[in-house]
Amino acid sequence: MSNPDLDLSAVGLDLNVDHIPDDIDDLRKEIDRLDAIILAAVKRRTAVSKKVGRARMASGGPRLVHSREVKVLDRFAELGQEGHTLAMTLLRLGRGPLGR
Ligand SMILES: O=C(O)C(=O)C[C@]1(C(=O)O)C=C[C@@H](O)C=C1
Repeated sequence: MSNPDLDLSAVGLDLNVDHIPDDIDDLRKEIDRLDAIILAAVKRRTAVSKKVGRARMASGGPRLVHSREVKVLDRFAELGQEGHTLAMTLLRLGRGPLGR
């Protein structure tokens, strides 16, 4: 399920790719563009997640919050087992070295 409050129309993430020509170079260019967006988003998510963790621990809270992690896993559930693996990877990146 996607987030209805999030307007991604300017970013070009339409699921319909019919308008992209069946040209391998064009298609690979779009993959390269998407990978750059995904990498930037993952890096920013990691930075924010680490910051939340630091703020929570500084106020005496736990290092991990199970209920929040379940929400993240649920968000990616539509992608099946690979979605679970992806969500776990995101959570691990946010936990940093202490979580390994
Ligand atoms: O939401 C939080 O409280 C976070 O610390 C962020 C986050 C996450 O990366 O989504 C990271 C660790 C917690 O166990 C739960 C979730």
